Amino acid sequence: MADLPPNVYKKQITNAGSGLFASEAVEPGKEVFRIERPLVSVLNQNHLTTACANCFLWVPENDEDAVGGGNGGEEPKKKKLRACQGCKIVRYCSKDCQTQSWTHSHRHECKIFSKLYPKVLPNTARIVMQLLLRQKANNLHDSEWQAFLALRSHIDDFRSSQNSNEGGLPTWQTIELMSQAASNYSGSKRPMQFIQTLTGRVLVNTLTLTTPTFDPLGLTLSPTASLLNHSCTPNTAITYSGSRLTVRSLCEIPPNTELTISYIDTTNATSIRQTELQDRYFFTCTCPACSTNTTNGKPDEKDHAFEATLVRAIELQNSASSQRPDQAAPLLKQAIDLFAPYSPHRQPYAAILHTAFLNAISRQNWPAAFTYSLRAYFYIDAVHYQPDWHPVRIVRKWVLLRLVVQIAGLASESDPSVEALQKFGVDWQIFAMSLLSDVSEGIPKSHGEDNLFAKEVEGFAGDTGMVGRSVESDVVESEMVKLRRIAEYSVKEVKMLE
Ligand SMILES: C[S@@+](CC[C@H](N)C(=O)[O-])C[C@H]1O[C@@H](n2cnc3c(N)ncnc32)[C@H](O)[C@@H]1O
Repeated sequence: MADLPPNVYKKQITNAGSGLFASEAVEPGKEVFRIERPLVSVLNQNHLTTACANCFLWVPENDEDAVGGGNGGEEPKKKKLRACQGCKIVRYCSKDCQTQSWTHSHRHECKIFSKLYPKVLPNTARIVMQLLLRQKANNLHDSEWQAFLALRSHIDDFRSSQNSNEGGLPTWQTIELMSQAASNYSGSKRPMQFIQTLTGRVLVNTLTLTTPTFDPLGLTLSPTASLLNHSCTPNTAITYSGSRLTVRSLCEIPPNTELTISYIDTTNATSIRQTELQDRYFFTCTCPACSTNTTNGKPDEKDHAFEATLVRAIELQNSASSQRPDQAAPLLKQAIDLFAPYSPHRQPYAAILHTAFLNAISRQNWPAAFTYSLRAYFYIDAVHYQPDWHPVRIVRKWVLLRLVVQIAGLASESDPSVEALQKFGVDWQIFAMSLLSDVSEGIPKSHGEDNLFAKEVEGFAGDTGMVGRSVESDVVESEMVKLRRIAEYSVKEVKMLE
């Protein structure tokens, strides 16, 4: 077995295979364990040119891609990535990263990537191929390999699955194609059946590799973290800092409690969550939320009028996705307006709002971006991301803070692009300081003080001169009244902001 961290143990659970349990009590917002370098991590194809293939420092190609704030620590624009001269596929931010990656895995793949250039294998095939090559070359700890082989592959479920690969669901054909590619390019003599079980295991057990601020970068596989089973009300969450994966508690965890994470977007209603878990992971979730048909503490409501609204909104969102940003904006706004009679925490409102926010950022329409972002801040995040230092909530406050700073700068120059917001009389400095204080106070629990994101926030506070400045709560409250007015700005009037 891979050596487990000292404060957790593995145990069999009826109908769920193995799981990880806390051997001692864990307080809220504490690190449960960390994996410095998971067994395999690969970048998505679109990030092979924008992130270091060793430390995963992200160097966004343009500012809109960096709304999540990048990596923390390093100023992304100052770093340059250099392509490996052998394969020209992977890139590195430093010589050290290149050397580490070479020793860890790249020496086995470089020639293969080079032969394929400029084509790149899908990331699942790249993971399986890397495992086969490293195993053959004795460059895998046997304990990690055995721990990986002990995980569920759901190979029979894949074989009999009715999934169609529309929407990116893995199918039996996916297993066959990925396994064939991994086998051919690695030159492995292992039987195809064995390689197919490896592929099934990779599909069921990989986690999304992200920046510290949750921008997806690729896939990661750690046989220890993969032991964490799912709950729609999880007691832990995973964050990354470079290649390091950390599992932190979201609440008080008594000793001998199973540790859980969420595999899916838990803001969706129970029926959607259940379908996704069944289709991707082949199990029926019986967590407290699923058993009571609730979504983050709110009962799932069923009504025909909402269903019709939902269908229309998805249609609008789909047609927006094939348009230029300026043409997509009114369609997205129309979709958002359809939900005016309903509680804002019900999906797909939050998802469409986020798409409209990204669209507004890409058009540099700061008033629209700010309005959408504020609505999420007041009416959505507090429902879906509890406690108030939940890592996703902290990152979203950070994104809002960066937007506020941008608006404050433009407002100080009386820039016409923010004129529509100025009439609300918000003191941008006060809102920025209040957000910064929430983010700075939340990070030790949400991400941990040694996460690169914590360093980025610290640097930002220093650069903007906001270090250690606090604001009286009644002053913040009076700003909140104005801000709520912007967030609640009547649907018709928002036209003006668009
Ligand atoms: C990442 S693995 C977790 C480790 C797994 N239990 C094992 O023993 O290999 C994911 C698989 O674990 C099982 N699983 C995870 N969460 C579950 C849950 N809440 N209820 C039932 N099965 C679950 C499913 O079979 C799922 O495909």
